[in-house]
Amino acid sequence: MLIGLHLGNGYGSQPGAWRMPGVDPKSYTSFDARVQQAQAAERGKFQFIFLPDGPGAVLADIATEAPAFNLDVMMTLAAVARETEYIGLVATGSTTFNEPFNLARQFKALDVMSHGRAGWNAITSSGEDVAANYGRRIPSSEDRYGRAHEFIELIQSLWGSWGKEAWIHDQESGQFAKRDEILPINLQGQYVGSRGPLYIPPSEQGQPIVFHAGGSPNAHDLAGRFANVVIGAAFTIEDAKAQREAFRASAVSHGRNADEIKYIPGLMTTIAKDRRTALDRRILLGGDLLIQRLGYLQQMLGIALNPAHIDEPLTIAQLEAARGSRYDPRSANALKIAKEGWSLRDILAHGVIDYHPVIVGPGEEAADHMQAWFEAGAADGFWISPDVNSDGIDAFVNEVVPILQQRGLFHQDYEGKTLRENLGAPEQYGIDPRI
Ligand SMILES: Cc1cc2nc3c(=O)[nH]c(=O)nc-3n(C[C@H](O)[C@H](O)[C@H](O)COP(=O)(O)O)c2cc1C
Repeated sequence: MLIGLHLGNGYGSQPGAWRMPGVDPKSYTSFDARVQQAQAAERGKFQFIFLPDGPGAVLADIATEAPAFNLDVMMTLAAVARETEYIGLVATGSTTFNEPFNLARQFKALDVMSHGRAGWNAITSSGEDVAANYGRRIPSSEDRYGRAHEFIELIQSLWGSWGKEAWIHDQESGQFAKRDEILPINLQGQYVGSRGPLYIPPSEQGQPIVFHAGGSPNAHDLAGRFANVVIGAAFTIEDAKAQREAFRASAVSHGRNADEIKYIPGLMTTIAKDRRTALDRRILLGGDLLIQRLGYLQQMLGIALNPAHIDEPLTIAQLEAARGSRYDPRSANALKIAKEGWSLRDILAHGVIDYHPVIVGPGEEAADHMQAWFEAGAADGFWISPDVNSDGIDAFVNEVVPILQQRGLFHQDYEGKTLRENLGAPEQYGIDPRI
């Protein structure tokens, strides 16, 4: 089983994380804090840390909320690379709002700096608020994905433009490199082009690993062609299974082995000694925001909910009338929790309106969830979003990882020092020869 850590803005996945007691409210700008968080994940043998990006932060209610993303993903990973030894370093880089030569250079430099631990999450960007940072609009899906295909092909060509054995650096003979093994690529497509070469020798893993995040048919096709890992989002085993199968089938249609692509859905965690303690932590974290979500819970359950009864369970009549919304895949879980007799506040504190499945309870519950999905063929691993990073990463490492290890589901130690070794990804240098 593969495990990644989501390092967004650094505070944690919950909007209230920056205000939690014990959290340094200024740690948004602290590279030391990011390093410590990555080191905590490395102690737990996580295969990688994952940094989403817009690029740049999308608009948040800055009066009360921290921006969702990191100051700068590449700078952060450079800092982390110097203070860690094994953990993979994966950053999101947009194929729409970058030039391939710039990204090729940055990611390969990171790969060399980290001795073969870099991964590039190649996404096309989809928000108009991101496009506005570049004075542009989001292009059509056809143009975004057309450019993405050319972009990745070109980046991999640049990565391979410095031949594997080209660097001689022989002081005696005075030969620095083999000129005929470091060649321009001279690629010009409809969207992007580059002469090259890129003057960076291979890292210990050759070149960075391509990740992708998304779930549309275009995403299946792009990832099936290029990616070794897909960062996904699914609320049910059935959905995750279907997603995983779609990516595997796409890989096969591109002449690859299905096992070369790993599907990794998200999991959010609030780990505590028991459910009540975990719920109380979520209530403290949620603050007023929790109650504001009552309106949304009404829609999910199809019944009226009265804020005056926030600390009472649903009545029998309400439960009989409740119907999970067909339009929200989270509704069935919300209804199940309501039927267990929790108060409205507690139902919300279970994270029933969050972006991924949420574990609010002891480590064993997280391990059970991960085991069930993994054994059902719904996931090759998970990317974990702790509620609050400052103690939530340690809670996962101390309370969940040992259970997974005891059950033989998660490795006891790193297989090697490169991301490729730790993901079990095949050797690759330059563009995939099967393309
Ligand atoms: C789990 C997950 C993570 C994602 N992370 C990012 C991200 O970091 N940055 C980004 O711009 N888009 C991200 N996306 C959005 C996708 O790249 C994609 O643009 C979106 O799903 C819309 O699909 P489409 O582009 O095929 O229309 C993510 C999507 C998913 C499902």
